[in-house]
Amino acid sequence: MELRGLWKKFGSKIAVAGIDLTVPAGSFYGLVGPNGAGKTTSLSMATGLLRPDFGQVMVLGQDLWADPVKGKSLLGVLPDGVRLFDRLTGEQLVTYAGLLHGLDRETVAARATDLLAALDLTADARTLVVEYSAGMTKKIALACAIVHAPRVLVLDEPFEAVDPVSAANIREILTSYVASGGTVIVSSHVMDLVQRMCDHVAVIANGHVLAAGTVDDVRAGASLEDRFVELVGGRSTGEGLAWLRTSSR
Ligand SMILES: Nc1ncnc2c1ncn2[C@@H]1O[C@H](COP(=O)(O)OP(=O)(O)OP(=O)(O)O)[C@@H](O)[C@H]1O
Repeated sequence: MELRGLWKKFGSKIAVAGIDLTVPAGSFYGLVGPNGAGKTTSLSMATGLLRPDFGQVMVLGQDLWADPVKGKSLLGVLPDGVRLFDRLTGEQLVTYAGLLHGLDRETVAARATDLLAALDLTADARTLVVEYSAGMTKKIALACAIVHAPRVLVLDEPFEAVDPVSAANIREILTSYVASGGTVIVSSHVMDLVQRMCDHVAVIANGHVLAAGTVDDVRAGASLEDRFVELVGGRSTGEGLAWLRTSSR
């Protein structure tokens, strides 16, 4: 996937200021940046959910915005702040996503069973999604994103609210997907996870790419977390919050 000169303005706020990124096929690509950096806006433009003001998105050689239906068929997307048809059960929702992508009923049923088991949701397969916890909702949305076995997966904070065992299962699913030739782009705030899981990373802040490349090149001998803080800055000591210190009462 290639993002070329992507721009997005909301009113007078420039959310994404000309981002260029090349995500090699078969890579596990992490996108990191402080709150408000422009990660979700960039990923929304990269997946056909938000039209860029300027710029181009190429998915496996296809211009996504020139032919969104074709481009989107190559993608699996876990958007931020997922809005789901939550009056369906988990099983129905995954089935619906699979049918929408043109899979036949038999294939969808088999894959839904596999996904629910892999994500530890079998016991809640017949529970309405509206009754799911935040982590369960994240997992069922992930199942919907991968049920059609897309060539490229774009996941906005897939580990947020997910318990450690499920997170390890998801990591394993994604790692073997990449090993079999799939491409994953994932945004996360957990530097340690990105360092261990991804082979490439881009650090973005204020709508700009500050550094991008292989994880080893970007972290340059330091931990990704230290490198992130060095690139992005903004550490505060909390010294200003004198009123919060109980000892000063
Ligand atoms: N719909 C919108 N209307 C107005 N401003 C927006 C909108 N969406 C995003 N922004 C602004 O664009 C900037 C980038 O937001 P974005 O959600 O892309 O950041 P992010 O890197 O995903 O942040 P976080 O890590 O907190 O999820 C922020 O300043 C945000 O306030």
